[in-house]
Formats: sequence, C-alpha cells, structure tokens
Amino acid sequence: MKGTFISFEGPDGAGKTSVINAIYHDMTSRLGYQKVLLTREPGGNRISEQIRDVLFDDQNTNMDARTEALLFAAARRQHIVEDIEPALKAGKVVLSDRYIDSSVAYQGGGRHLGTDDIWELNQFAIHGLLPQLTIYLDIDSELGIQRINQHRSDQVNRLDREKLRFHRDVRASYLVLAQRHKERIVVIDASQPLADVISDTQRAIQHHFKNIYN
Ligand SMILES: Nc1ncnc2c1ncn2[C@@H]1O[C@H](COP(=O)(O)OP(=O)(O)OP(=O)(O)O)[C@@H](O)[C@H]1O
Ligand SMILES: Cc1cn([C@H]2C[C@H](O)[C@@H](COP(=O)(O)O)O2)c(=O)[nH]c1=O
Repeated sequence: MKGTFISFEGPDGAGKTSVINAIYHDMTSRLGYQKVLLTREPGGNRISEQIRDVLFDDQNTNMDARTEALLFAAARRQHIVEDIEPALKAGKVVLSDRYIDSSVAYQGGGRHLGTDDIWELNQFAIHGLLPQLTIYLDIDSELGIQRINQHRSDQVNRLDREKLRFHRDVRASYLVLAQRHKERIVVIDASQPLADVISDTQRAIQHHFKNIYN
C-alpha cells in the first residue's frame, strides 16, 4: 500500500489526543500535506462508533471481558476496511489514536486475558495490517489518572474508571510490547511538558520516515 500508517498509544491521560492533534495540525498547516487522515479507535465510522457506544455505556457494568475484547477487535476490523485501508491506498498519512496495542495492553494485560491470546485474536481482525510506526506515550499510572480527573471529569469513560492496579497492568503490558517490537514502537516520556512530548514525537516521525518533515 502507498500510504503511511502511524498509531499513537498510551495509558489513559498520557496525552495521545493532545499530541496527535498537534501532529495533525503541523502536517496539514505548516507542512501543507493535503492527504492526512486523523482517526481513532474504537471509532472512525458509523458502525465502529456504534460499537464504541456499547463498549463505553456506563450501564454495561456486566460486560464480560472476552465480549469486550471481541467488540474492540470488531470495531478495529470495520475501521480498517472503511477508513484505514482506503486512505492508505490513496497514499495518505494515517494517524490513528490507538490500534492493536491498546487491545493487547488493556484486554490482555489490564483484564488479564493474556497478551499473547489477545495479540492472536486481533490477527484475524487486522489481517496483516500493522502500523509502520507506533508512538507510545509512556506515563506513570497515577499521573495519567490525575490528569484525567483534573481536566476531563465530564468525559471519563468506563475504562478510565478502572482501579489503579488495572492501569498499572496496562502500562506494564505496553512496556513489554515496546521491548518486543522495537523496530515499530518508539517510547516517548509523556511526563514532560506537552511541548517537549510533541517535539520528541516529531523527531521520532522524522527519524522513521526520512521524507516527512524534510
Ligand atoms: N504533557 C502534558 N503535561 C500536562 N498535562 C497534559 C500533558 N499532555 C496532556 N495533558 C493534559 O492531560 C489531559 C489528558 O490529555 P489527553 O486527552 O490528550 O490524553 P489521552 O492520552 O488522549 O487520554 P485518554 O486516553 O483518556 O483519551 C488533558 O487535559 C491535557 O490537556
Ligand atoms: C482501542 C482500545 C481502547 N481501549 C480503551 C482505552 C481507553 O480507556 C478507551 C478509549 O478511550 P480514548 O479516550 O478514546 O483513548 O478504550 C481498550 O481497552 N482496548 C482497545 O482495543
């Protein structure tokens, strides 16, 4: 495929949304790239957004962990087919707020379903499509939760509300993934001031794709 696929990952409150918006703005406004798709998981299209609503419905407290894992994978499949693959075929840069590593970290690690099993489950959904680069924003779990509680109490979702232990397991799983996929995943210290996190991310993208930012 012709395009460039970059995913952004991190525990809740790491700053993914702030960073991905800044990268999108920089690529489209400063560099003048016409072909950039900014998207998110779960979501991106009507069906995936409907699955998102089910996943984050506060009344669904009885959702089984495997059901949750399957729904995230289903939303991902639809996202790939409707949004990511067409954009890549059109030669676009795709910036995705979360992708497969979120499932491995949250459902595999956080929910203790097993990171290898969740990786395998998602192979059926992604059918070989991995990002060329994954920016992993790493943050101490307490600090991530603190940021969410301080700034975004109106938008806190069902998973944000999980206990500290869950968030620590999520982070630990991300760090194992980063070790396993060194060629794809770049770890960025997200406890720094936002401007520094953004410039580290730009540097990582520039280093990985010599044609972007040059
Ligand atoms: N480096 C930073 N330093 C201080 N505050 C930050 C930093 N990055 C983001 N924030 C603030 O933390 C809050 C969460 O940021 P943001 O929504 O970008 O994170 P997120 O990783 O997308 O979270 P979630 O996964 O829960 O959506 C926001 O209010 C944002 O302004
Ligand atoms: C893709 C994906 C996401 N999650 C979790 C991670 C977060 O708690 C929410 C998404 O919220 P955001 O504000 O849009 O980042 O969903 C997950 O558990 N598994 C996944 O595969």
